[in-house]
Amino acid sequence: MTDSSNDTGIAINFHEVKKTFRERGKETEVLKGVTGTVPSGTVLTLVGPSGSGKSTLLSMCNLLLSPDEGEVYVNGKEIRDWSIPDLRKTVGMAFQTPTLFPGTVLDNLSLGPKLRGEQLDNPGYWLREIDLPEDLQDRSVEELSGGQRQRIALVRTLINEPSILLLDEVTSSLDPVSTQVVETLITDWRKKTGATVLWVTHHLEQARRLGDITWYLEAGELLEARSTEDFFARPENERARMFVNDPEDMKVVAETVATSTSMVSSTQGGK
Ligand SMILES: Nc1ncnc2c1ncn2[C@@H]1O[C@H](COP(=O)(O)OP(=O)(O)OP(=O)(O)O)[C@@H](O)[C@H]1O
Repeated sequence: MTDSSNDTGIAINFHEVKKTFRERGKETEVLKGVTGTVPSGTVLTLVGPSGSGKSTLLSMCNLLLSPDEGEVYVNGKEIRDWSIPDLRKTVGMAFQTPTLFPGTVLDNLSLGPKLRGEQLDNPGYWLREIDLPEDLQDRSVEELSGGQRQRIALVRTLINEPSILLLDEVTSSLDPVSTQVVETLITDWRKKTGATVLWVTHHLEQARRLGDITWYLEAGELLEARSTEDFFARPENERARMFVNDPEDMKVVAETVATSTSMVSSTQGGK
C-alpha cells in the first residue's frame, strides 16, 4: 500500500475549496468553499443532484483539477506539494466510462507495474477476483463487453495499491450482475487493505449500502456530512431530506440554480 504511513488519521481534508469554471464568457461557481474531512479507512459516499460539484470535488484529490482557492490535504500533505507520480499512485481513480488502451487485457493490467519497472506477478488472481476467466488475459480489450471493461479498469487501478480510491459513478452503466461484482470487489479489497474510498453515486441505495459516511452536496455546497446510517434515517438538512425523498425532482432544482448562478456572474461581467 502506498503512503499508508499517515498518522493524521485523516485521508483527505478539504479546506474552503472553491472552483469556478469559465466558459464562453460565462462563469459557474461549482464549489463554493467546501470544508470537510474523510477519516482514513472509511467509505465516503457522495450524493447530490446532477451538477452539484461531486465529480469536481473528487478531481481535486488527485489534481485532475486544482482548486482556485482553499487547500486539499492528502494524507496530511497539501495537494500541490505532492509530485504527480506519487500522488497518482497514492490516489487511484476510476470513472463511469472505463479508459483502457488498445491491447490485451494483460497489457492493460500490467501498465502500472511496467511503469515502475516491475512485472505483474499474478494476473490470474486479479481476474478471478472479478469473476472473469484467466484465459481472458490474452484477449484484446476491444472484444470485451462494457461490464468486463469496467471490471478490468477497476482492477488495473487496484493493482497499483492506492491508499485512497476515487470512484465516479463506476457502476452507473453496468447491469446488476456486473454492479454486484464491482461492489464486492471494492468492499473486499478495502477490508483487506484498509484503504479509503470516496464513491460518487446517483444510486441512493448504493450510497446507503456501501457508505460509512455520506456527504450531500448541492450547488457547490456541502450541506450535510454524517454517518451514512444517520443520514439515510433522516437527513437534518431540509434540502438533503427533499433529495432523499425525491432525487429526480431535485435534479431540476439544481440545474436552475446552476444556470442562474452563471447568468448572474456573466451579467456582472465576471472576474
Ligand atoms: N471543465 C468544465 N468546464 C466548464 N464547466 C464544467 C466543467 N466541468 C464541470 N463543469 C460544470 O460544473 C458543474 C458541476 O459539475 P460536476 O460534474 O462536478 O457535478 P456532479 O455533481 O458530479 O454532476 P453529475 O452528478 O451530473 O455527474 C456542472 O454545472 C458542470 O456543467
